[in-house]
Amino acid sequence: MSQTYEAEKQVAIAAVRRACALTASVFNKLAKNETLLKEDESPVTIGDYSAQAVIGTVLCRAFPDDPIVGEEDAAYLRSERGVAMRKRIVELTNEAFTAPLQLGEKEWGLGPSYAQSPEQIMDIIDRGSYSGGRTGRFWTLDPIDGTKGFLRGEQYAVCLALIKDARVELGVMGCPNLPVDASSPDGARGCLFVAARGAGAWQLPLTAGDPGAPVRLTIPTCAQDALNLLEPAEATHSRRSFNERVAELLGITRAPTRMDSQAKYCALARSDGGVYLRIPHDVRDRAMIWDHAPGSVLVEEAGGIITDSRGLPLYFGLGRTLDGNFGVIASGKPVHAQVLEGVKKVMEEELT
Ligand SMILES: Nc1ncnc2c1ncn2[C@@H]1O[C@H](COP(=O)(O)O)[C@@H](OP(=O)(O)O)[C@H]1O
Ligand SMILES: [Mg+2]
Ligand SMILES: [Mg+2]
Ligand SMILES: [Mg+2]
Repeated sequence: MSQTYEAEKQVAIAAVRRACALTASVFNKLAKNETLLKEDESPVTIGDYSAQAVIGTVLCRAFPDDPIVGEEDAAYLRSERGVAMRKRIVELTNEAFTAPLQLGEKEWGLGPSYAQSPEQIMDIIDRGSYSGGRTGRFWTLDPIDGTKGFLRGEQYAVCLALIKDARVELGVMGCPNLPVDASSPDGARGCLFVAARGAGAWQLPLTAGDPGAPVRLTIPTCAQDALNLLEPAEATHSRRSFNERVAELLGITRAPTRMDSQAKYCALARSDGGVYLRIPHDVRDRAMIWDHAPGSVLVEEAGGIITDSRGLPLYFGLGRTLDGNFGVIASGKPVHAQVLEGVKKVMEEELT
């Protein structure tokens, strides 16, 4: 019998919910000097660092032996220039544990009186430095996926996944700015998505205790009409002209939905869009495991298929990157073969 990972699921949900409360409140008071550009010119904020510390703390208490492949590291914060940001991150991380305890947290010794020193918090952030690999069990964490969307007040996702022997077993994503119901875009916002291998894909309220029963998500297995493409909000993150040509070949007339982060996988799982198609600009644009691990299990558990642009399954056992893959095609089953064919055709056209 396959393992159900029930304890891991509850811990991951509690950790992601707590980190989402933090990022949502940080957004309203974020100062200019609380964001910096990393070496690759991508932004990182006190929200990213604090969310990594909060989730790292919860995981470390509940599963002390589990390594973490996390996006952020504390090198800048440990430097002289990072002093002000470090101070703020320490405050935010410790404050995050003054909120009422969630399921199971008391047993792990977390609570209002729980506070860590700056050094402990830097060490927790750096627990994310694990190299990953083909065997064993580890978590992968993207504390804010879609930092650019977060900074614009648009979509972002707090993303956590459990990987065992290169297979994603569990994925939890919190999307504080995502409408609960896509047909009411101005209605309530904030959703949690949870998928455990063999146990389905689910949407839950983002805040524990909020009304609303879990909803099971399934991508229709019949051919869907009026499909549209989901693609990154940032033009530099994928090739829009490539997507346009694929849409043309498939007869897709609806405009694409552009959205930051793995919220695209969540939208696909609940059929807010038909196909997530991501073709990088360059083979050197590396995809990281934390950018796709929880989204991939969510799509598969909702009955969809996810491959790269050549039709290969995403392989999470090569370390921190998805270097064995190029791009992403995720959709419902009947559509996937058509999209893959379209993608191959456009690639051939580009060579001639
Ligand atoms: N110039 C670039 N080209 C391609 N991907 C990029 C990029 N800059 C950042 N990314 C990746 O795209 C992710 C956001 O996903 P999306 O493009 O679907 O919104 C980023 O995650 P972070 O925001 O966690 O850094 C980052 O890993
Ligand atoms: Mg980033
Ligand atoms: Mg990311
Ligand atoms: Mg990130």
